[in-house]
Amino acid sequence: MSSPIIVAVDFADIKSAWNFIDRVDPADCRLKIGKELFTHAGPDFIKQIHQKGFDVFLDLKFHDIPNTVANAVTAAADLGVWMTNVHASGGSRMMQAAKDALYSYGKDAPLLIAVTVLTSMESSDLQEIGINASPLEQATRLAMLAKNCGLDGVVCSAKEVQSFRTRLGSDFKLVTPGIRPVGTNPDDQRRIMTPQRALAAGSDYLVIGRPITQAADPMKTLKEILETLD
Ligand SMILES: O=c1ccn([C@@H]2O[C@H](COP(=O)(O)O)[C@@H](O)[C@H]2O)c(=O)[nH]1
Repeated sequence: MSSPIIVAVDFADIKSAWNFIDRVDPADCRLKIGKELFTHAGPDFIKQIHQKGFDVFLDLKFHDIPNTVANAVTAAADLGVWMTNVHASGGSRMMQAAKDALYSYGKDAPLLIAVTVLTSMESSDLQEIGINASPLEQATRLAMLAKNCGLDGVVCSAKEVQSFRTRLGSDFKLVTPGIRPVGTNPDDQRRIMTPQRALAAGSDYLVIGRPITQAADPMKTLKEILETLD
């Protein structure tokens, strides 16, 4: 079985990122490159990570008009990334445009997934922006929209996974950040779950950042989490 862990490589500089990446084995995890590191390091950095044998999830969460998002996911596909994403709250015309843009890549297209409700948000955060639904209700609405647009899956909280698995089927990828091993700091995350419970609930991929990258011994922590998932 390939590893379900995607490490969020969120570092403030390229040297620290390489210090981490150079010590990880591609058999143990995939790597997620987000806004912080991509803005520092750019597309060449992604190419260098590919050369080391890693699958890359380019987590730029595109959220713009359909034409712009379609062109952005095309650029991601040209980089050869394994997975990329958009915000489902950009709506179905935007998601459909992104999906259509990848058609010509055939089996080489990256997996295209949509962010539902950020795992840092709880009900009060949704109310503040005019959404009176609970995180589960709002995430369900957006996940169904993403599925109807032909996307490959969604980013959601592991708390939503059991319900989504039943509604959205076994092939729809459920990618869950907000993963916190027992006793670790939740930081800014609000809808969290342990790695073991998230996997048991039906998550396909567990996105884990600070609990690994900021640990005293990141490699040991990664291995320990993997052992608990066996
Ligand atoms: O809903 C979301 C979507 C994306 N993320 C990203 O995942 C990682 C989580 O990092 P931690 O350090 O484990 O909290 C981070 O890169 C976020 O941008 C998310 O947390 N929630």
